[in-house]
Amino acid sequence: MALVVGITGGIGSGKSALTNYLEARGITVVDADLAARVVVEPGQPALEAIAAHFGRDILLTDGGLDRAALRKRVFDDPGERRWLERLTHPLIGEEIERQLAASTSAYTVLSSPLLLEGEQSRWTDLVVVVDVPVETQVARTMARDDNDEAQVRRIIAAQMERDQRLDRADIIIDNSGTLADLEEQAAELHKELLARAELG
Ligand SMILES: CC(C)(COP(=O)(O)OP(=O)(O)OC[C@H]1O[C@@H](n2cnc3c(N)ncnc32)[C@H](O)[C@@H]1O)[C@@H](O)C(=O)NCCC(=O)NCCS
Ligand SMILES: Nc1ncnc2c1ncn2[C@@H]1O[C@H](COP(=O)(O)OP(=O)(O)OP(=O)(O)O)[C@@H](O)[C@H]1O
Repeated sequence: MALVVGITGGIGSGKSALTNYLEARGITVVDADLAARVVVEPGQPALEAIAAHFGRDILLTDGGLDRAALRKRVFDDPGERRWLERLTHPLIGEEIERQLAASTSAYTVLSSPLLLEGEQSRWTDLVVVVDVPVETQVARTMARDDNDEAQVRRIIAAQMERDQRLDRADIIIDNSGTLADLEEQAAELHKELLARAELG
């Protein structure tokens, strides 16, 4: 397969803001969070397993997953989070592999908050980390989502520490500035990745 670039960063670091830029330039972006939604769609065995484990209250009236309710359950209880991960991560991995194999763009991006926590980096040739201070992660996530501060901090606590993640980076994108600053770095990154893809 052609060059696969992993993009990671904690919750609210700006992965989607970066990958939107690359996607708009024709690059296929495989998004682990979106793959995670596919595997629990109504009709999927994983959704049945979740309802059997957490109780049918975890479903909305239309039969879909109540994501806000499950978010609360799993980030309040690491044991329940691990149970959910053991169920879904292998399925998410299969979905990611399927999407990577279908890509025909000059290079392909795998964007995942958990790229370095598990085994997802085995699919990538290099790792780009989108980095912001934890306080910025908290502020931007709260502004975007219906999450209180304690919940956001619990999610951050379930992820790799900032320094550890930075240690694993081949390229670091500093997203502590404005969206215009990010766009400038995205343009540079795109140029660099096209050049690397060409070198094969
Ligand atoms: C708990 C769920 C239902 C909450 O859904 P919700 O729509 O509120 O959030 P969404 O899926 O968009 O995730 C938002 C962010 O939470 C963080 N996050 C999600 N799952 C995890 C996890 N297992 N560990 C650490 N952080 C996580 C990520 O930064 C992610 O970008 C959902 O996150 C889930 O199914 N998680 C388990 C699958 C998983 O690990 N996904 C991460 C990508 S592999
Ligand atoms: N440089 C920036 N300045 C101001 N706001 C920003 C900047 N970068 C991103 N944002 C905003 O911060 C929020 C989080 O960014 P984004 O959704 O791209 O993060 P993410 O890493 O994809 O998060 P998640 O892991 O939760 O999917 C979004 O509302 C986004 O528009």
